[in-house]
Amino acid sequence: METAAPAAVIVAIDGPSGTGKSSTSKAVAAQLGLSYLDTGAQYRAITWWMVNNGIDLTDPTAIAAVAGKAEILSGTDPAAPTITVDGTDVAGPIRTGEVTSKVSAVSAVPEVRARITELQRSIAASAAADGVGMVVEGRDIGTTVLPDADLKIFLTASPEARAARRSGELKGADVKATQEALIKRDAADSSRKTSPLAKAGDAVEVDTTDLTLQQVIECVVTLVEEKRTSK
Ligand SMILES: Nc1ncnc2c1ncn2[C@@H]1O[C@H](COP(=O)(O)OP(=O)(O)OP(=O)(O)O)[C@@H](O)[C@H]1O
Ligand SMILES: Nc1ccn([C@H]2C[C@H](O)[C@@H](COP(=O)(O)O)O2)c(=O)n1
Repeated sequence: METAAPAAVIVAIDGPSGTGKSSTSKAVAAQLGLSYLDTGAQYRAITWWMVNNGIDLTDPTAIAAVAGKAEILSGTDPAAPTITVDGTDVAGPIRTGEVTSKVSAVSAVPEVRARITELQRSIAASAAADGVGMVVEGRDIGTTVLPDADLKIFLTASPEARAARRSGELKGADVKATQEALIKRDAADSSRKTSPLAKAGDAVEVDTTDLTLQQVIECVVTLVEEKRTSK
C-alpha cells in the first residue's frame, strides 16, 4: 500500500528583528522539505534599488512613484535562498548598514507594501499548488499577507538577547549601539500605519530569549508536524 505524501502546509513566522526568524525558518523548511521565503530580503532589495537609483527616501511620494519599477526575484530553496533585482544578485548588498537603516522608511509606504505583498502571495500560492508548502518569514505574514496560513508563529526575545546575537554576527560591533538601532527599527516597523509588525491573534508565541537555536527549531518542527498530521 502506498503511503500518502504529507499535505502542503503554509507556515507564517513573524517577530521583531533578531528573534531568530531567518535561522529558524530556513532550518525548519530544510528539515521538513518545504520551500522558504525571506520577505525582509524583498523589502531590502527594493530599498537597495531605490538607494542605487538616487530616490529621495525622505519623500514617501517619490518612493511610491517608483514602487513597481524593480523586478525582484526570490529563490526559495532553504539550503540556498537567493534574491535578485533586475537580474543582479543582491544577497550581499542588501545587508549593508545603509540599506538596514533605510528599509523601514521604504517598507512603510503603502504602494511598496501592496506591490511586495502581491508578490509574496503569488509565491506562497505556487508552493501550495505544487503540494510542497512553504515557511514564510517576516513582520506581517500572519496578520496581512497570509491570514489563512495553516500555522502562525510569533518569535520574541529580550532586546538584550537580540542585540547580543546581532553583535556576535557583526563581529565586535558595539552591543549598546546595536541594541539601540534594533529598538529604533522595531519601533518604526511596529508603528507604521499599513500592516505593522504585529502578532496575529491566532499565532503561537515562542519566547526564544533562553532557548538555543536548536531548541527553537525543534519546537517549531513539532508544531508544523502536528499541524500536518491534523490536516
Ligand atoms: N535562539 C537563539 N539563540 C542564540 N542565537 C540565535 C538564536 N536564534 C537566532 N540566533 C542567532 O541570532 C542571529 C539573528 O538571527 P536571525 O537572523 O535568524 O534573526 P531574524 O529574526 O531573522 O532577524 P532579522 O529580522 O533582523 O532578519 C543569528 O546570528 C542567529 O544565528
Ligand atoms: N514582512 C515584512 C518583512 C520585512 N519588513 C521590513 C521591516 C524590516 O525592518 C525590514 C528588513 O527585514 P529583515 O531582513 O531584518 O527581516 O523589512 C516588513 O515591513 N515586512
